[in-house]
Amino acid sequence: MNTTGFDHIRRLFEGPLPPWLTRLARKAGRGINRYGMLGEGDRVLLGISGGKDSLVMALILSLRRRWLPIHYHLEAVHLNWQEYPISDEETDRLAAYFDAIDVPFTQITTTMFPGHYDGQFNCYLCARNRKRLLFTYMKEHDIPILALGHHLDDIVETTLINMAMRGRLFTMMPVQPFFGGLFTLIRPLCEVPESQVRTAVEKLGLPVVKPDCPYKDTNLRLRVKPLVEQLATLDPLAREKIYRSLLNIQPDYLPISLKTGHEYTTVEPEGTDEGP
Ligand SMILES: Nc1ncnc2c1ncn2[C@@H]1O[C@H](COP(=O)(O)OP(=O)(O)OP(=O)(O)O)[C@@H](O)[C@H]1O
Repeated sequence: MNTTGFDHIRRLFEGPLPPWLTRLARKAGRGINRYGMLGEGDRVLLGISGGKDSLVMALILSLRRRWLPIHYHLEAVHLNWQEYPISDEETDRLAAYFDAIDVPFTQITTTMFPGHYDGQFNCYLCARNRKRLLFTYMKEHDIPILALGHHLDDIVETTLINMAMRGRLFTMMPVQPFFGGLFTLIRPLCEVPESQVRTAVEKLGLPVVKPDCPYKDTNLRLRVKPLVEQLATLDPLAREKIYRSLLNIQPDYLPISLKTGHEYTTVEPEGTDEGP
């Protein structure tokens, strides 16, 4: 493994943090604490795509162990899709990065399009397949918590898609139990705006190696992104406010919605992003 190139990352674990990174870590910490994501002795699997979000999530979760009074175990898994594999050099760089942030790293080469999907494929099925593979690893390694790199912008975009295209006030949850609580999915960057994630990647030169997704042009989240940017020109806190609106539901609506149980659509339209 080539262990050179990430000494500047290693040093983050010793000396003082630059102020922009402290701000990012604080924002992540606010979300982590608000939803009680992590506690003493927790064992957490980090889902690593090689993209910017999961690399930054891994850095922040590992860095926070420097000052938190609790201990938790982190390990990372990268599903390397046979159909769009990353190169050996890219794998080496990822492994070197994880070595620098002191998180064990495993790469699993596997298929993105399982045979039982019968040629059918979209973003929703991809996310489901990915979770199935990660849950299998977690079961084998006795790890109950899965951390994914979704950030504030992802949650806001998903909220708007579900409102505008499915008629549902519904989004990705910061903490989401699966199989009656056997596994818990957490999104530690749920309060971190994408702009801060980008800053971290650029300033630290993180080894982003995400293969080109064949569905990226049909990805609804990408198409909603400019709308969110436009809203942010009207109010710079638009993202935070859309996110907060989910915690601030008009109480009069709740009994009505519970009584009617009304839904406009119940099926996942083609190419939707993953639900909550
Ligand atoms: N190949 C993979 N192996 C393991 N985990 C993955 C993989 N692809 C995605 N994930 C996890 O699912 C999250 C959401 O994936 P998505 O494809 O929507 O990427 P994203 O939101 O652009 O994030 P990133 O920048 O980390 O790729 C990622 O942040 C990561 O935690």
